[in-house]
Amino acid sequence: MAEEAIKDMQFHKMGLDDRILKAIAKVGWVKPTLIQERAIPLALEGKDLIARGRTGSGKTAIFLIPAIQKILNHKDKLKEQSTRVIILAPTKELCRQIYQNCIQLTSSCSKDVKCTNLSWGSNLSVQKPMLMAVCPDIVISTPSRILAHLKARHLSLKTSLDLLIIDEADLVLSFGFNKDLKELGSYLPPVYQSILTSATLTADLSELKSLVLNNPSVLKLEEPSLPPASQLDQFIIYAEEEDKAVLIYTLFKLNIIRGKTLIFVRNVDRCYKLKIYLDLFGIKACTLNSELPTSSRCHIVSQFNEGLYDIIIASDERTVEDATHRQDLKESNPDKSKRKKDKESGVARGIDFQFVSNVINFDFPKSVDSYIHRVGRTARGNRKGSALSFISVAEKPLMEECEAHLQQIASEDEPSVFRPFQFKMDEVDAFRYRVRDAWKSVTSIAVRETRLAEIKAELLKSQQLKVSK
Ligand SMILES: Nc1ncnc2c1ncn2[C@@H]1O[C@H](COP(=O)(O)OP(=O)(O)OP(=O)(O)O)[C@@H](O)[C@H]1O
Repeated sequence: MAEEAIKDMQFHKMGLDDRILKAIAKVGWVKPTLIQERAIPLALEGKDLIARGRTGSGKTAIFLIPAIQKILNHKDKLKEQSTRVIILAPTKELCRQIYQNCIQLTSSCSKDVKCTNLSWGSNLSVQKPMLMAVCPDIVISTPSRILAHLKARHLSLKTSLDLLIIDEADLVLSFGFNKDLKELGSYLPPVYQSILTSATLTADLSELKSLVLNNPSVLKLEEPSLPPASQLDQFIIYAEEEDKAVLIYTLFKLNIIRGKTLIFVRNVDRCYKLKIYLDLFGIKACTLNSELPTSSRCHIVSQFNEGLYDIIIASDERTVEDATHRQDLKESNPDKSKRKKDKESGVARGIDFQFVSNVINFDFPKSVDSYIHRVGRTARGNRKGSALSFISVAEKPLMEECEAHLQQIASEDEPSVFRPFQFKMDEVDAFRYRVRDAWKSVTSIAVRETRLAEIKAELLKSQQLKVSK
């Protein structure tokens, strides 16, 4: 297709079913994003696709719209109801979000396109009757969950599968899901279309290709992984542990940080330490981490999106680099490795936290990809946002590595990626003595107690929810 024709590609020129166009209008999308312009026509042609586009650029629609169109195309011709599309995602939160998007985009054809999310709930036998009786057209799941259903013969894809989609594909592989994927291969037909997406697909895609794709079109938009400086401000400020505590307090106290804010810390203990600390000053925040039950995590994201909370303190431990560091963690602190964490939880990846004005890296992430995914929670779609990273001496090399990487892929008219955060240190110093002791007063015992109490309460809530269902 000519470049010019692609540039002007509007949703209504893509040959989409009227019911899809109606749903797109209902969601309020006036025109496709760049990656949607490029990828949807290719996917509609039936091409295998590896699509990399920046965070928040609307990648979910590049597979959902073609999937729904594909089902509608064949609906009248096929006699039997069957599962034609599988969407795999690494975390339950992401599966739920994709499901919600799918429900929106099928709102005008929900009788013809049935969709289910298997990642939710723990019991296979509860989902079995639905899978066998309804045979949903689209099944969304984590790899391990769908594999369990396939093994138990609750679902058969051998003759029906048309389209396999893997969202956040690099993560799906890096988490050791690739074993599940390989096994999954034996339950799939020999030929089907596949679409893989992520904001951080690296150059080496050979493993991905060999697993699920036949000669794919690789669509890597020549745009940086994060939005441009006109949309996203990225600041850094040097701060050691105690300074970080004073800074965060000052930022909120002086209303320098306004609007919805995600604060990232490096582990679950730090989530609770910061929460208790901010609580001492009446700054209310909620925590989000892999120890909380799925229902609580999803509830927190929904409540945040509905505006009930303004601040979330999140630890995104289950990111690519942490998977490789897990062995080190085990060895350095065997006790911590025993804590029950959900291997299918995720905060920074793909979750569409709505209207986030600021991302604060209280602790700097351990990899460039992790930085991109964390910061990508703000400035989504066409909205603006800012990211502020606190950098200790120990974290400086990571920041420099990150800056060098972002610099390489930034556009030429944006020479520097990180700008120093202009802050009058005497304002901070005025607070220093007031809050320094507060940070120290949050002992590890207090952190552990709060952590246990909160997790216990959330588990109880989720069990009561199950019983009342
Ligand atoms: N064409 C469009 N016009 C306006 N907004 C859109 C459009 N397409 C998607 N969006 C909105 O942009 C936001 C981000 O979309 P989405 O979650 O699909 O991004 P993503 O590229 O998958 O992000 P990530 O890389 O973080 O997973 C969502 O709120 C979505 O509703």
